[in-house]
Amino acid sequence: MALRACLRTKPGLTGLLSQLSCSGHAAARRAPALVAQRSSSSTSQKIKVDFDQSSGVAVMHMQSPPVNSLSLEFLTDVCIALEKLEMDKSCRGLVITSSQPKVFSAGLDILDMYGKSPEHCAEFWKAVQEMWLKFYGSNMITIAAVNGSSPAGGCLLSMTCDYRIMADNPRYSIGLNETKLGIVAPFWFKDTMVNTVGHRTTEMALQLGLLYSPAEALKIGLVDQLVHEDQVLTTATETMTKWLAIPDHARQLTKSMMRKPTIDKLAANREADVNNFVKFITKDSIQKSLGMYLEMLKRRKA
Ligand SMILES: CCC/C=C/C(=O)SCCNC(=O)CCNC(=O)[C@H](O)C(C)(C)COP(=O)([O-])OP(=O)([O-])OC[C@H]1O[C@@H](n2cnc3c(N)ncnc32)[C@H](O)[C@@H]1OP(=O)([O-])[O-]
Repeated sequence: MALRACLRTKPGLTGLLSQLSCSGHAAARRAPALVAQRSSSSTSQKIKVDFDQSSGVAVMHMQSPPVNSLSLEFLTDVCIALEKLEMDKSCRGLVITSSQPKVFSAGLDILDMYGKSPEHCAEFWKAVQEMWLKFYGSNMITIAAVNGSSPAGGCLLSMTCDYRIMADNPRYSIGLNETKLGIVAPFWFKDTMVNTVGHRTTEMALQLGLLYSPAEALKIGLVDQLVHEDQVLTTATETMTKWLAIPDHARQLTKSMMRKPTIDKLAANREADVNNFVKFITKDSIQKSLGMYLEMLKRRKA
């Protein structure tokens, strides 16, 4: 199969190593533009993408009030926006950030997992998988500009990126706190965290459902850099320049080499993972825990 055809059918890192075997050489070029992306700004209701053609860098602003919770609809928008950028060979880097004050993302939308039919839960979980596969397997340089709290799925989203810059504000927190809700982070959440901070730290963090302050997150390597709140986005853009200086093919293949085994593990088990999730999340005891957690969120607000 010609390299271009490989790229067209398999954008993202998942297909990158296999492109090598099918092309016979290491010219890992970006996918051709299937979707013309010549405008400098595009907006869905919940996502705004600013693309600077001169630098080849796009900034994706999450703007789903109040807390950028990752609902089925929002995840779909995020995936469509990412796919468009991935297909545009002139886009080499992506910064993801939040337009909501104080919050990067509150994680998966609990309302998509609470009191919903098994069919809805399955659709929702497929969208969560899709988001993770697309971000973790992106060919682009991805930087998370974490300008607020980022629990659970929000932390996962930031961990899919190549680099994380967080606002140095002790009121913010980041981590995989699923056990605190009485639920369990699936194996690919766990794998992503292990790949980021190591096995022992992940084991403790997951069991205790730890949410880290920015300073603690920096100490364990969950984020790479802390800056003043006002500097998160500009620092992300500056950092991007350093990453852009590396030849794409070498960086992409290296990223793929590091991430492919983790990606393949979910890609080969998607259906079983959906079934597991649905079976787990629809249990009475788990629904009860989620209901209590939602109540707690509301009480805390009052
Ligand atoms: C196997 C499954 C794996 C699961 C992975 C996950 O990600 S599980 C997810 C684990 N995620 C968490 O544990 C994070 C839970 N959230 C938080 O800790 C805080 O909201 C915050 C720190 C993100 C922001 O604090 P803040 O003071 O700026 O904001 P606030 O607290 O005042 O909330 C405003 C409104 O948003 C609502 N709402 C919030 N989050 C969610 C949500 N995920 N979903 C839906 N709704 C959510 C909240 O109820 C309130 O609604 P109301 O009363 O207006 O109708």
